[in-house]
Amino acid sequence: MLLTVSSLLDPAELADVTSALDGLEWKDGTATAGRSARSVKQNLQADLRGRAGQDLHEQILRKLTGHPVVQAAARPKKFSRLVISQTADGGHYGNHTDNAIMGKGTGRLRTDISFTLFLSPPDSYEGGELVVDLPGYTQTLKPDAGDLVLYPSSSIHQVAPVTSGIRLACVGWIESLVRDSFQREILFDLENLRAKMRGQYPQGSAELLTLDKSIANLMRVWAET
Ligand SMILES: O=C(O)CCC(=O)C(=O)O
Ligand SMILES: [Fe+2]
Repeated sequence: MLLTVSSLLDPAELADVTSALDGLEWKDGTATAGRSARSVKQNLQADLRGRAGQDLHEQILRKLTGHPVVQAAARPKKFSRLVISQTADGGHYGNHTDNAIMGKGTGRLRTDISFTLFLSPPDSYEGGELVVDLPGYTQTLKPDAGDLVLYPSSSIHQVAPVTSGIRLACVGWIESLVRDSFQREILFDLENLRAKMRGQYPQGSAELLTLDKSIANLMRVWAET
């Protein structure tokens, strides 16, 4: 499933994040690429190890984990460390696949869902589209600043060359409680149905209770905790 979550960050939060980025150091992005991705990756990444970087990391992660659509669509079990990238001057990230396993120790995770939080207004840079190959079609994405795109980590994808301006983005990966994307989609549909029904049926109605029961029981069958 490919999904855009509009305005994960509102304009004030976005301004906060971009001004925090001004104070950080940037390093060559090839250091964090897997073996085959290294030859096609050309960007800079913010060093998030200092106090300000850690605070920023925490702030964005809180927005991600607290968002009901992210929860319903991804059913996250673990989030990777976030990466904040800056791409300019023809920089790009050519076609690649993300590593299946990332992180170390308790931070180790299987990548089921990849995400990009776009931090630059789309008219402030040329190129820089996220291009995702999905079975049977290719999706090209360049949403508003503050929007989040979730897409399958199993896909081949790329960031097109940025031919003018600067593209800032925050990217990361999710291990889902529900490994199978088809099962996740069923749960997402039911969750959306539940949200709609809450507006139409009284709390405690047999209809809502049955749906609650079905969602909970599907999680019991499908979730790996
Ligand atoms: O910047 C993006 O939109 C995606 C970056 C990417 O594919 C990656 O870091 O693996
Ligand atoms: Fe990637």
